[in-house]
Amino acid sequence: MGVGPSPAAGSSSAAGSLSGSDRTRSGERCPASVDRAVEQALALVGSHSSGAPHSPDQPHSADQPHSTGRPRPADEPAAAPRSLPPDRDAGAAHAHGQDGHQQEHRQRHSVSWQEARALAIRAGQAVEVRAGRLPLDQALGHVLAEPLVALTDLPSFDTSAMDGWVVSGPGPWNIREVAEAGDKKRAGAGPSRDLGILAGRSTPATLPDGDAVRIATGARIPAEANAVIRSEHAHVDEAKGLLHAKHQVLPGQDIRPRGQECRAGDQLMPAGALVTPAVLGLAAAAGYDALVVVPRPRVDVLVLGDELLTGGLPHDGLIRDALGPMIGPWLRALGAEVSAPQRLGDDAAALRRVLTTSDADLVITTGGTAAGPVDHVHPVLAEIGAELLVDGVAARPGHPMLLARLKKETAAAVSSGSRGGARGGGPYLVGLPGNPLAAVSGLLTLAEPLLRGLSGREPEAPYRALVRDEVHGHPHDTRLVPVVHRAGGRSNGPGSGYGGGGAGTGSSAEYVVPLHYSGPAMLRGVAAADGLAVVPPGGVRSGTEVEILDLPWASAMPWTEGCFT
Ligand SMILES: Nc1nc2c(c(=O)[nH]1)N[C@H]1C(S)=C(S)[C@@H](COP(=O)(O)OP(=O)(O)OC[C@H]3O[C@@H](n4cnc5c(N)ncnc54)[C@H](O)[C@@H]3O)O[C@H]1N2
Ligand code: MOO
Repeated sequence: MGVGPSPAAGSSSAAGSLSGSDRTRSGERCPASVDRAVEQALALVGSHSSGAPHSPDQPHSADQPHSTGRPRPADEPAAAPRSLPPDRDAGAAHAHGQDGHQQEHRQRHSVSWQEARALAIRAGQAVEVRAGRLPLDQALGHVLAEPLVALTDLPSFDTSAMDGWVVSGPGPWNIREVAEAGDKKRAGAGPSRDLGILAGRSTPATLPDGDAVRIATGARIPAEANAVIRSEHAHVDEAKGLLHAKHQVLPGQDIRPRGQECRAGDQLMPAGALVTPAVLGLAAAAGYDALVVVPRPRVDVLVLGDELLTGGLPHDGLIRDALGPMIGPWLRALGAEVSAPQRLGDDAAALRRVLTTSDADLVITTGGTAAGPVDHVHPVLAEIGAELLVDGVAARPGHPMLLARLKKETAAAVSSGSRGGARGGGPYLVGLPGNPLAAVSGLLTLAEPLLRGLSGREPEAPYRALVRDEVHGHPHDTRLVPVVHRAGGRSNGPGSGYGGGGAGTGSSAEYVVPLHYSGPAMLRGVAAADGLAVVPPGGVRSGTEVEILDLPWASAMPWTEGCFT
């Protein structure tokens, strides 16, 4: 796991506050390293101020909001922050017109988090998707362009659900052997052993009343037969050649009738569904050799910054590139086809060259979105005539994130007549801020909904959960806070102070707990999280329902069940 606890940061009271037991509710032991990582990151925000160790991301980090102790009514002016950190002050000053061009961006363009999502959704949907036929073994991870309609009844014939005997009429039954002329495999089995009716083999046309024949699971049921008796429920009287049932035999028992799962023509999956391994299996069962799919959007990832190392320990002011290893796999988990990250340093010419030659559907940049001396994203976009669709979002972390559409003419693929970026238009560009958690915020706010649209999927239906603890808010911006899900009803779960909803009464409603280490430059909190809570300006009280952005792998984490729930 490599997420070892730092003894100094061992936030013991926070961990203790949650882990009355180091066992999960189901009694399963979580892997110890996971326990430690989660428990150290898992800490209350606000409600442990007395006696709790100094919060690891408070007050040093830029995104730590000021605490009003209660949500601020919309019409109440933001109180002077109690412990506004210096760089927050700086950001606020920019937004209020004391600096050069960055503050202009903030004033002219910044949109709310909700608007930013809506714009990203619309941008993704504006692109005409191109469908193509792919063989089943290449269709995984793409999106169905057409509904999956059954090409056959399933099962396509009446079939035995068990190994045993197929019988006709009331028992006891005369045991009949099945002879299959010309069947080499059957012949090889030797004359002394009757294998009966096997799956995939010929079946007697009918089964006369009073007869029983051995049958295997998946074999076709002869006409006139009315039940299958499992071998363990049958008694064979060898001497008399009779079969007896040990239990009452019900008509149709252990027979899967033709069409039980679907009839030919039934819709099995809608267009827009992701082709998962299960969908591949279903498609094969239903008669498909190939699927008509919207191909995965192709994404180029450009990592900007001269200070970034790709290996070893940080030294001399240089740091490890945390985004190169993270963004590609994250985008793949969101259904994109991603090229290896290109590390461009702080080189405006290189950035311009790549942006004008990419034939991807989406280009993601990391870093360089702000107004520092080597932050080249805005100037280069202006130079190449890109259209800024979102230029700054009232969100923390990640407020400098941006969404742009590159000019069609600038995309080499279009001029060369190939498929072209963004399916016929210029590629989209999502500019992620360089601070790692701010980049995650931009990824989930802009890239995720955009990619869904580009791959022909509907926007994800918003999902909400109760927050267990009060979460401080930013005065004006939406906060995205790493959280972990917990099932209600724990002894150390929501208590009497829990504000609303059934979860406070000890019911089993799910709730989320905000995590520490959620400063904009930190990944420790999100690494232990399974979602990001969308905290409105002003914050929320304990027990409030908030929107949750699920992390794409949350449900696939092997330790999720039992450890996080
Ligand atoms: N005068 C102002 N300065 C800044 C503001 C502001 O409002 N006014 N906003 C701050 C916020 S908030 C963010 S977020 C960052 C965004 O900056 P950039 O997108 O230009 O990113 P950089 O300056 O290139 O880097 C910021 C920070 O992140 C580190 N970084 C960059 N790339 C990586 C990487 N691949 N892996 C790990 N860490 C990375 C970089 O070294 C910096 O420490 O701007 C603030 N400034
Ligand atoms: O608040 Mo920034 O946008 O650190 O991430």
